[in-house]
Amino acid sequence: MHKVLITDPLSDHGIEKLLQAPDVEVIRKTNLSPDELLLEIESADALLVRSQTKVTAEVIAKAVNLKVIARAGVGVDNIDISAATEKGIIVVNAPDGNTISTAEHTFAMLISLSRNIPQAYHSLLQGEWKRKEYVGVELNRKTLSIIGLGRIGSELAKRAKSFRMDVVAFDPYLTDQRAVELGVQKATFEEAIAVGDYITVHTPLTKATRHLINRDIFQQMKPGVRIMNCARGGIIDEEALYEAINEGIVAGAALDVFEEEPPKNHPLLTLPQVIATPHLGASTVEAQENVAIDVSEEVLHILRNEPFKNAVNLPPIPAELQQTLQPYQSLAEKLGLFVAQTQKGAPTQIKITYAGDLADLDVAPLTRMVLKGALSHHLSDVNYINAPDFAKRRGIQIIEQKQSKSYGFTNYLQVQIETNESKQSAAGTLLNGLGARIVKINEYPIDVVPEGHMLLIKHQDQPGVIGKVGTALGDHNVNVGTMQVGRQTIGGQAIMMLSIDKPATQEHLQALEKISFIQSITDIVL
Ligand SMILES: NC(=O)c1ccc[n+]([C@@H]2O[C@H](COP(=O)([O-])OP(=O)(O)OC[C@H]3O[C@@H](n4cnc5c(N)ncnc54)[C@H](O)[C@@H]3O)[C@@H](O)[C@H]2O)c1
Ligand SMILES: O=C(O)[C@H](O)COP(=O)(O)O
Repeated sequence: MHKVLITDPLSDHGIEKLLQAPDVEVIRKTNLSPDELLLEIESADALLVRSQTKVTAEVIAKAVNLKVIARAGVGVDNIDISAATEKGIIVVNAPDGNTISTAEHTFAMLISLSRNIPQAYHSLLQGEWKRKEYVGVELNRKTLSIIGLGRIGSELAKRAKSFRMDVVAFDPYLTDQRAVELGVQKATFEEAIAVGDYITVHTPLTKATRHLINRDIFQQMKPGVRIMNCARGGIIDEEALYEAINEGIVAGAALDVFEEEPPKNHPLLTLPQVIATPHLGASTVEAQENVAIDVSEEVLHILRNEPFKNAVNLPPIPAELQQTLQPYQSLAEKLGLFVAQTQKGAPTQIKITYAGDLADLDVAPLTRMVLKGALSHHLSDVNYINAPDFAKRRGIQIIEQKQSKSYGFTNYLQVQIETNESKQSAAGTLLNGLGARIVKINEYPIDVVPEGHMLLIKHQDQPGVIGKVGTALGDHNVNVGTMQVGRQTIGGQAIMMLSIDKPATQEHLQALEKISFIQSITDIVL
């Protein structure tokens, strides 16, 4: 039974699939203290959060079974992604479900800011009737500068266009074609800052975007500019915004997010020019259902070892490619594991060669599987997510290469591992309808099903050696399933690959070592 811990409020309807899953136990505990979270996380297989729960390195370190952290929303700045990656925990989010709601909320802020709606309402409730004080400005023909034209920025642009605003946008990934499609003017960051009557930010919060809008940047703005942040607290330097309002550069600001949430005695909230909401961008019935459905499905897929989509700590793989590569994954992992078991010493280089049909594909997911297999022989806790990271931190050089020569196979994958003591390789293929085969070990051609308990014996090609090996194993009641021999020249160096029906013990290995012309024996488990 998988234990799924939910620590922020999620839509009941959205998590129905989780609640009904026979293999899942859902535990809902919101408003946990950091200490309570450390206790609860210990036995959880999955953690579902929104922006409130802080999934720190300490929390991740405490988790024993955790396979996935799912963010029911977009921003993952409350999750320590590198700690999760290092531990091999998948982090997924729900990037699409709240786009419209947040764009609409930003637009509501834009209008409220222009017409002083919150301030006027508040004043009216105080018994006042101040029509002169709350004269606003039109949006028509004003310039809206959007910093970050991703999902939300683009939806906001469409709405602003329908209000006849001129939309200027800066986004490092904005192409000319996309700008034309959206009817926005593509600008540099400096241009967007200089021309906006309204400036709104819709970037993620990263090291690069922290205090993107700072003291210097406020000085470059049009006097009377209005500022909006419905993305993340911290993209705008709050102290600098406070000063810019008091200096008269900024006429008003609308904030849905804060550097510290909830804000405590925040100076900005004392200014009449500032309107604010408590991080409500995604708080609609529709958005909450969407994101909860999305992450529930992702969590179920991950817990059940099925393909999933929105991993934040894995490069995205198109569904079609995922389907094509899926049958090769096990072969890739087994080749990595096989070669790692044939040698001693610390790996310094892992070279993976792809040929035949594989040479035309994006094989990065297979490389991950090779690394997982190769590293898991020596290291516990290596998985598909953290294997490249493990290799990098250990200074192992990874070489991924493609070649046209596939030795007559339609697909061909070779793994070579170099350690400080030796260099060993194995190549494999997927035979149509017959499954995986190891077809080469170092320079020896062979045909072996990579499965179960095996013995790799290096010997000299001499009459009688094969028979003696069979007899020695038989004497110890070890049944040989298959046997394959590979040699380069008659009487020269040769290898024998045997599949055996039970694990080889030290006693078995010692018995084999006594046979003349045998040079080495390695037991392998795949
Ligand atoms: N207030 C809320 O409740 C709420 C709801 C949803 C999302 N958000 C936040 O809104 C933000 C945007 O979400 P999204 O779904 O549109 O994300 P997105 O990934 O679709 O878009 C972000 C865009 O920012 C761009 N970008 C990155 N760095 C930039 C920089 N330095 N300058 C300019 N552009 C830059 C990216 O290229 C990308 O196009 C995120 O911070 C997210 O957490 C807030
Ligand atoms: O990044 C997001 O998706 C939003 O900030 C929503 O956050 P919330 O789930 O805490 O409302």
